[in-house]
Amino acid sequence: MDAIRSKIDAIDRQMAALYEQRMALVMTIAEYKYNNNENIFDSEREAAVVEKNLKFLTDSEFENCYIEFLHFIMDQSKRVQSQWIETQKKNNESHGAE
Ligand SMILES: C=C(O[C@@H]1C=C(C(=O)O)C=C[C@H]1O)C(=O)O
Repeated sequence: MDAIRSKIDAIDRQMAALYEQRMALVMTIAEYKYNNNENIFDSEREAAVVEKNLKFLTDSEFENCYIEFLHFIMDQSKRVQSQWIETQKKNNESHGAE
């Protein structure tokens, strides 16, 4: 079991790095949306993300779980974008009042 868990650890390690990279890109998108007054939620893009990534699965056993996983990380990304944008707005308000 240890050997298998080592493999899981190695995958988790890669996923942590990828997760961080994804979130960093998501934050640059937040900045763009804030500057251009765009909505955080983009349903067409989310549908495309699910559709294109499902094609990378080699069997359908985990398809539903994977769809949930994608929605979960996209929900997280919307949450952090929203938090970041709210912080910008608050900072702007407080500077504007000076
Ligand atoms: C990151 C974005 O914002 C949201 C989050 C997405 C994601 O995490 O992939 C996709 C679409 C948006 O609902 C984006 O618009 O690309």
